Amino acid sequence: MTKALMWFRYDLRLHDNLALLAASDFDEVIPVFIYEKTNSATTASDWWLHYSLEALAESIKSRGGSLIIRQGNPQLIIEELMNTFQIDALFFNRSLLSKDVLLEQELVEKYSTKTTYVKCFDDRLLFYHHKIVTKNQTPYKVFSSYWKIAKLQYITFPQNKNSSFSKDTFDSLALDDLKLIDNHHWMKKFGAYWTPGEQQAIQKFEDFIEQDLASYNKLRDFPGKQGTSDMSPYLAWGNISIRSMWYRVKRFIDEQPEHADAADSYLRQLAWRDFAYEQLAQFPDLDRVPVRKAFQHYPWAFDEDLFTAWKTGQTGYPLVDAGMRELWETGIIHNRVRMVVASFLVKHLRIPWQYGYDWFKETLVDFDTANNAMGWQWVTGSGIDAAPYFRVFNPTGQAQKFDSGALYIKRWIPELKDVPPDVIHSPQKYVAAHQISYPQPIVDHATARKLALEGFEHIKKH
Ligand SMILES: Cc1cc2nc3c(=O)[nH]c(=O)nc-3n(C[C@H](O)[C@H](O)[C@H](O)COP(=O)(O)OP(=O)(O)OC[C@H]3O[C@@H](n4cnc5c(N)ncnc54)[C@H](O)[C@@H]3O)c2cc1C
Repeated sequence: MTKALMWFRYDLRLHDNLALLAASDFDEVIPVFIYEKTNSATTASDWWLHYSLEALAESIKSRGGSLIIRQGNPQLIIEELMNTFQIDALFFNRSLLSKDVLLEQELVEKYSTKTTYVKCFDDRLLFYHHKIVTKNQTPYKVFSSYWKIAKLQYITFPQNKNSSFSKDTFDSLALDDLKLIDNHHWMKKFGAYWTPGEQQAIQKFEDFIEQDLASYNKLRDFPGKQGTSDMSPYLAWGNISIRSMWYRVKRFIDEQPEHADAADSYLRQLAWRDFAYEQLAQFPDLDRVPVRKAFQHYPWAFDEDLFTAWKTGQTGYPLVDAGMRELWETGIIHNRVRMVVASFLVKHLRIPWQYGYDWFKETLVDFDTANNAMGWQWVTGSGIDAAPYFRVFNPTGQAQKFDSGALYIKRWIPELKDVPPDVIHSPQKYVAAHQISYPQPIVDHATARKLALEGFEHIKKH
């Protein structure tokens, strides 16, 4: 009887999971999830993790097994499990996070012996990590050039196999012991908007393909419309296989070639995620340190009150406030609005982007180290393939362009619901005259823009 230990990480699903497929060649698969954090406050992403684990444990149970849940140092816990249950092989998918590289190498070295076998896989992305490089073997710095090559790569076709989960009972924590959710906490509202887990991910993606993919390229920038897939939190914890998404979109193109442009633009967006992980591999402190070092000298001007106004959606700029309130209520912000709120924080308020990164890390259900870090560095202008530093999004102009009917603004700022369309994007005079309880702008756009640009002039000297 051969036994394999399957270590679940950011791949909380049974379908098309490369490590699990390999483990399934063994007579018995023992599944384990190890929660590493021991003392920090719970985040929106933890909420997602809780329900993803619940769903995964249920799926494993329905196949006769039981998911072992542990908390602490993965190396020690794996060692204990390998020894206690006399396991023959260890399988896991790479996390691709800088902090895990050494641990993964050490596990491979330790368990590649005469009696045990270990294998880890690149399962998290579409393209093999580090394989898409320039002619000089250096990583691409510009996404469009990266995508030109990336889209020609072969992507492993999704595969499924039934695993024989071990029927033994193991010592395990109860899911609630991890304290990933807090009943009195703001995250309690998320259940009204989301159902995490593998089955929901597959169904939601299928609905998107059938209902919205054909108009993706036309609607994806309009936050008041249902134009995007909302798959990001499912991808963050691997509730769905990225390869199965890719091949489902390809099938859609075969079946409905008239919508190939829309579908291609969706595949291109998926590849941004790969590009973010390539950047993280190249710059392991992407989440803390600007890639363009000159940005370390930017004259930031942190102000606690302005930061609080931004976090709570009280800046007096309706599109910014709608975005920040959507985040607090649902754990997500539409991509177009993410760019606008992020730009507002770093350029209008001159608050360092790392504060924004940390706030998103705490409040986003789709928090993803690489995507979040790349997003903030892109907006700031400090990243590799970043928005030019002199592009200061005008939050009023962005609202007029992308939420002209103010559907999104009115959804998240109920106090503005009766403001007439001709003034809703600059409502300051109207709200003052009608005594509507909505703040006046906390900074003047023209002045803030001028100060932001002066700050960028300053860093040019470095
Ligand atoms: C400041 C900032 C912070 C961000 N933080 C995160 C984060 O923590 N987690 C996260 O998943 N995304 C992040 N993004 C990227 C993007 O906003 C989200 O991926 C997108 O809004 C998710 O919605 P969706 O699934 O409906 O996207 P869709 O438009 O349906 O796209 C499908 C998938 O493609 C990927 N994708 C799309 N756009 C991007 C992008 N610009 N960068 C990387 N991947 C992309 C995502 O996996 C997404 O789920 C951030 C963007 C910015 C500007």
